Amino acid sequence: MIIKPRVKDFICLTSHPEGCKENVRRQIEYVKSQPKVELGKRVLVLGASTGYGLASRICATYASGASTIGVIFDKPAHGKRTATAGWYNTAAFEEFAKNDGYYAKTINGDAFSQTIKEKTIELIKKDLGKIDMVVYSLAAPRRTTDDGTMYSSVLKTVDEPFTAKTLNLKTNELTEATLPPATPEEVEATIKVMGGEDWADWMHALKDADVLTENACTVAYSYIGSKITYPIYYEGTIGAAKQHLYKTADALRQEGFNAIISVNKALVTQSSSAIPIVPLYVAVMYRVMKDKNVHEGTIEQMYRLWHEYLSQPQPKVDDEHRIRIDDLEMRDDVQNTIFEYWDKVTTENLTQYADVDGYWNDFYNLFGFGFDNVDYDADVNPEVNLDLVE
Ligand SMILES: NC(=O)c1ccc[n+]([C@@H]2O[C@H](COP(=O)([O-])OP(=O)(O)OC[C@H]3O[C@@H](n4cnc5c(N)ncnc54)[C@H](O)[C@@H]3O)[C@@H](O)[C@H]2O)c1
Repeated sequence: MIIKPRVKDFICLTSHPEGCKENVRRQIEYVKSQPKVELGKRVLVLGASTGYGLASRICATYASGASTIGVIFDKPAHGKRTATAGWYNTAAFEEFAKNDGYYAKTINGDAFSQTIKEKTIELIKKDLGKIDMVVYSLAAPRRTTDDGTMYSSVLKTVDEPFTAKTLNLKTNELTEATLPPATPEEVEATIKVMGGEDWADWMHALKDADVLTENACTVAYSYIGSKITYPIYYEGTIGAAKQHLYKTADALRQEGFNAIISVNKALVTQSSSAIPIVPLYVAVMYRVMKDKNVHEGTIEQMYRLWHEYLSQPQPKVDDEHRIRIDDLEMRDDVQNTIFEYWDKVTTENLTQYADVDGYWNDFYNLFGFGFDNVDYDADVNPEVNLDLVE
């Protein structure tokens, strides 16, 4: 089958197995080229197939030589449908890791469920005994709790409607988007999905099953971002969920867990593309950070987290006990230039003030497209075997 990108709104409906493999290979090569990092040797990554979770798994394996168990929620190819990018990424990662002599096993299923928690604990007991580190990197649109209730997260403001410039991803034109405020129920549902409840459930389940080492640490990811995106992110429904995540980290620490939040930089991932206004902010931010030579991608961010923070006995944290690897994005000179460009940018001067090509390049790369050393006219088999834990 010849696989071409089929983009609909903020998602690509197809993924390319060879391109996804190339994406994973490049991330592995980057980490291999960096100094080793002394950190957890048995690592559980929840949400391990794309974005920050995939980069975390690659760092754990290739920077610290860890055995990893990944939990993902992905689909294999079916008829004319390709597999999801996360499926191909995970198959490629496992192939590289195993060829390089590392243990890597993956569970595909709903991480929010008790069944998947139990399955994971069983696998840890059987293969690794205990875990030293848990990475919580789920980004999900919905969550079904064990009593069968389904909660859907929304990307809205919490009080007033908010209007701002946005990039029409179909036409590459600037338009205005108005986001309505969420109802209290929608705020609560978003907290249920993207807040810290499930992170705490995982930590309690792992502790109760006695599969955590004494000094085990756990990290969950967050975003704060620029004043430009505050109404939709920091002060919006997703921000409310992140506040809950911070409270969860505090509560876990009070219970004796070594729990930390890392606030990461905004990047193009399948989740961030879905947030209105954010893609334009990201494109302007890419322009500014690339011009200032301080741009990083997911793998550079995660390697810095491993190398400069998590491996330190007392990692540097902010007043709210969070690691800030969004430090370069939040630098005053970077933010001030972003504000200036944000005011000036229009459809006509878009490429001057926003790195739209960089945005699209990262977007296509997420699905395995746009790599110059992959032959996209070649016939490829979309059915790629992933040796999942049953
Ligand atoms: N992308 C950004 O700009 C950005 C910036 C800072 C922080 N973050 C945070 O990083 C974390 C990860 O986000 P991302 O952007 O890497 O997302 P992503 O969409 O690339 O990855 C999400 C992962 O979660 C998995 N997943 C989703 N639902 C699942 C379920 N029910 N069960 C098991 N696995 C499931 C997916 O398979 C995937 O592996 C989130 O907490 C996000 O808020 C993202």
